[in-house]
Amino acid sequence: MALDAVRAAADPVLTARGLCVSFGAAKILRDISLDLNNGERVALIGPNGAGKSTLLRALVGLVPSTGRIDAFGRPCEIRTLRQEVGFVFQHHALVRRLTALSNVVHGLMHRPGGWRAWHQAVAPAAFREAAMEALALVDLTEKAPVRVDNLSGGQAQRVAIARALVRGPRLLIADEPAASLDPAAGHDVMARLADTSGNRTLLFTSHDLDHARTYATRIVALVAGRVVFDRPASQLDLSDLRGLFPDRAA
Ligand SMILES: Nc1ncnc2c1ncn2[C@@H]1O[C@H](COP(=O)(O)OP(=O)(O)OP(=O)(O)O)[C@@H](O)[C@H]1O
Repeated sequence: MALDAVRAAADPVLTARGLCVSFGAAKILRDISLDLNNGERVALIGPNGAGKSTLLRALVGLVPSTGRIDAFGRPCEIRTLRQEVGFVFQHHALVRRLTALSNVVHGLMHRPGGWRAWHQAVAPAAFREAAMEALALVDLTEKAPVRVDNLSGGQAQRVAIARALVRGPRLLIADEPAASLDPAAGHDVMARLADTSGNRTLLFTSHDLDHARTYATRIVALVAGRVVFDRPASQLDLSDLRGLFPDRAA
């Protein structure tokens, strides 16, 4: 079956059409069309400044855009996104002086009673249980009572993944989740993201083509704010990468 037919038959999670973003006079994203389908793991690659982070943020309404975005088959609403999307940043954005458990509990602030999610000690028991389950998914149960500033970079990033997972998101978005980690920790974090994404959808940016090929089922490349290719990871070849990363594809 042709790729377009496969996608048409798929269950849409996020659909962008004609998406444009400008900062002042600078056009950053130009007429982006992108479909994310249920269960896909999509790597967004491209050179520095191509607009990858801006695209992730635009897709979840963190930067203003024009064009159309549908989430889960309906016009995008911020409330839906808050409930259904988990976001992992390059620098984990955790509260370093609080424990791993408190940080994961923070992921439930959008829930009813979420004002009590600021600290594990005052959070409802159900929040703490959900946070422990999320920590177990990234194999960090024993680090629950440890302050984030006493964890390694890789462990902290796994806590950030748990904080995103505790929301039970249908879509997990990660912006260079392994960029600040050494190669072994980077592979560990990527493998856990790919594993924990299960049948949810994963969209991540990366400068590491090995990560993109290993952990994504599909690769989308951006150059100067435009999609220049979008194909299954298994079909990526060196000719795709020439021009995109000339120094690496030689
Ligand atoms: N808030 C902002 N205000 C103005 N310009 C911005 C803003 N955010 C990003 N930009 C600009 O948009 C362009 C794309 O940035 P973006 O961070 O999306 O690229 P990227 O592909 O993720 O790059 P990198 O791989 O280096 O992280 C850059 O030129 C950047 O300077």
